[in-house]
Amino acid sequence: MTPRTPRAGEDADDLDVEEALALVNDAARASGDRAPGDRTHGDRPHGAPAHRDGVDWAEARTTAERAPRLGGGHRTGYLTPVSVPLSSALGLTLAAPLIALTDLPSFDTSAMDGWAVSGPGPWDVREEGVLAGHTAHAPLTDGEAVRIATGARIPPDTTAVLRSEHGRTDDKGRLHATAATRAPHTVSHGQDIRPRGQECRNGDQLLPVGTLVTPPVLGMAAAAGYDTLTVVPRPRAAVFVLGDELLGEGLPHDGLIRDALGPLLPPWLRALGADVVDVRRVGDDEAALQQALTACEADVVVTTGGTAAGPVDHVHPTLRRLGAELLVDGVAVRPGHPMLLARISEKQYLVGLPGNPLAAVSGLVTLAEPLLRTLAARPAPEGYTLPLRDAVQGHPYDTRLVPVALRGDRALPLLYNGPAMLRGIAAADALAVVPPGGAKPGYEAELLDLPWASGGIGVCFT
Ligand SMILES: Nc1nc2c(c(=O)[nH]1)N[C@H]1C(S)=C(S)[C@@H](COP(=O)(O)OP(=O)(O)OC[C@H]3O[C@@H](n4cnc5c(N)ncnc54)[C@H](O)[C@@H]3O)O[C@H]1N2
Ligand code: MOO
Repeated sequence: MTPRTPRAGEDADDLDVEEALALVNDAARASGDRAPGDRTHGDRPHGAPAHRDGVDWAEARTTAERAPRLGGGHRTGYLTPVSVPLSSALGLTLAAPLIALTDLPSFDTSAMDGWAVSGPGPWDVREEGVLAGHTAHAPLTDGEAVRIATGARIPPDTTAVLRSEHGRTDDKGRLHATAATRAPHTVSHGQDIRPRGQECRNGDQLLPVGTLVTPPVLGMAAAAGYDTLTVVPRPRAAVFVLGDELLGEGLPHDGLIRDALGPLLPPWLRALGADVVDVRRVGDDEAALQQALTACEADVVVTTGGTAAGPVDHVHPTLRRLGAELLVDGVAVRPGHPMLLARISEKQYLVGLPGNPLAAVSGLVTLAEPLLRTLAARPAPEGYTLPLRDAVQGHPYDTRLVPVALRGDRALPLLYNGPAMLRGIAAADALAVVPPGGAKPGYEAELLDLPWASGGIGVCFT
């Protein structure tokens, strides 16, 4: 494709993104948000009832968020805290407050390279200087100075630090305080000394329980004397991809199609804070599913497919056989309405995602995200809204989740948003929550950010 010339205000670097967007946002704009081959939104799918089926979308999210607190094995809702080395704590949540194990700084320290001086100048300069990391030096006597480095321990009886650019030694080796203009420079008492305990005292609370461990938190913890941190561990997740029609590689053939969810779900779950411990294909075989579930030790099992009422839809009967408690069984959201959430045991949940790929994404953000957030004691993302650039057709009774690209202060609904399609979401920054009945241009839609949209998978801290 020939790159087009950037428009005013458009960065040439943005071109690839803009072209990717054009691919999912071009034709038929005038005819609404229907993409070629997509079902008309608002039309009833075959067999779907003419009323809302399933709980309200917001209520389903709340149920998933609260499930571990109400009736799970964890009174707090989150998993049992563990102690991990600092190098393993990034992205986890503090389960104990960070209490300073030392004063910071832990000794009086020089804030600048220069001289530690005692009393008014000029000063006699000691031969041997003081570097950071060295042990205690002999006290200074009045009228004495010693070369000192930033971060070095201040010798006793130092009254100030004179910066190197503010001092000059004469031909007799005596140190004078002078400004850049060579005019005398005043040295005030305590200048450029960081006194012990300036930032905190041993025992001060530095950060509360519930703080997300970010890179600066790791640095703070190390500075304050920690080698390990008490954190809520990542929930362990297993992914069971159901369906005999799925291929792991190559081109679709003979009615078989590529498994899109095996590659999509594990990194997305990791971005949501899970530790993905198992990803496996389980055929359309009820006994195999039951066996896999019984043997699984993950905190959350995510299944794909088999949620509807087809001849090989095994998730419901298997859950019944296991005596699981269905917490959410169908949600009034499109796509993805057959999604479900079950408690298999006190400490194990199952999120049943529909097999249609965008419907599975819908189940992931509706049920898996809030459940994992509570288990990991992660803070809820700040909600926000943006006006939609274009109208979006609504479902008569259900909420719709529609992939959008964020452009300036508006959200641009993307085409190819049918339940079986990934083309729209693959170019999206967020999902817009469209209420039953649809939305007009300018409607302030609630947006669910995709976990990597703010800076890339690698910076999701997970
Ligand atoms: N009689 C009804 N039929 C259906 C209803 C309904 O209400 N009544 N709902 C439809 C909706 S909506 C959805 S969504 C699907 C959900 O079906 P299942 O969760 O049972 O999923 P499957 O039947 O196994 O698969 C549906 C579809 O998705 C494809 N698929 C499955 N897994 C994958 C994968 N890993 N990668 C790519 N594609 C996958 C599968 O081949 C099917 O085409 O039910 C509707 N039916
Ligand atoms: O529309 Mo279904 O809800 O394809 O997921």
